[in-house]
Amino acid sequence: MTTTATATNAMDKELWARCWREGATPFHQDEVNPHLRRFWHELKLDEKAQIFVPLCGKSLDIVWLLEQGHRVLGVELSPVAVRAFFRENRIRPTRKKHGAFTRWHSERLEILCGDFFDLAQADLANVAGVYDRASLTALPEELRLQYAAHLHHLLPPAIRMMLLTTEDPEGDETGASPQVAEEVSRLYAAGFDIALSHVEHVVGEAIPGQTGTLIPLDEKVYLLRGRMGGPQAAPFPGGGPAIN
Ligand SMILES: C[S@@+](CC[C@H](N)C(=O)[O-])C[C@H]1O[C@@H](n2cnc3c(N)ncnc32)[C@H](O)[C@@H]1O
Repeated sequence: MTTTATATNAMDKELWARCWREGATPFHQDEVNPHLRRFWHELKLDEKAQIFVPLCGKSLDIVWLLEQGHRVLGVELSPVAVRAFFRENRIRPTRKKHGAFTRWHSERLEILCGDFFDLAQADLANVAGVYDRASLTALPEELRLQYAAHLHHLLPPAIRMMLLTTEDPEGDETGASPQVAEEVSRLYAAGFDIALSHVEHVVGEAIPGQTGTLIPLDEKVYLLRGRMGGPQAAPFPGGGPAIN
């Protein structure tokens, strides 16, 4: 990381730590994400596969992934979030130091509490799938490239990933099909085949948590497959994105 990116990361981490301390977490969903339920099976992952959930907060999506039979490895900066996750879901973890992280562990679940950028390849050596909701929007623009590059560096080559983003709506009055966002393509296309699986037109808060400033947004579901250096893998099923 450059010195500027390191400084940006330090400021960003302080902001997130404060959000959790002060309970300012409007991004947290009180139900399992409906796109996860609807599209996860399209990744065709083995039910015993270990799933990496970056920047996991205290997301209930972790519980749903465990219910599918998966092992789950999360990473989250805030100990307030990690503690709340285990308490609210009545799971009793053990806690141990693990390099720069505190490792919270219970049966098929482990959450590494610390900075995503401190993860090493060995930490993710057994991961077969990734579930990423809102990491890109969580990070300042200057850090997103580092985030995607580090993620790609960490993951085994044959990885499959679901990426959920919230984007400005496309001008679809022309009838043109929705596209992979330019930023998603710039960040991921070098290492992954990308399929846009679903677009949902929603009305959401311009600034999360500030009601009264509702604007149209597109929620997009991307399915990604790591390239292994050989010929491109067969595309995911379906002939293009479903649009609601
Ligand atoms: C927008 S929230 C998304 C949380 C979760 N994915 C969800 O769907 O509820 C982003 C989360 O990333 C965490 N975070 C931000 N920067 C991080 C970093 N560098 N390493 C680990 N976690 C980080 C924040 O504390 C916050 O919980």
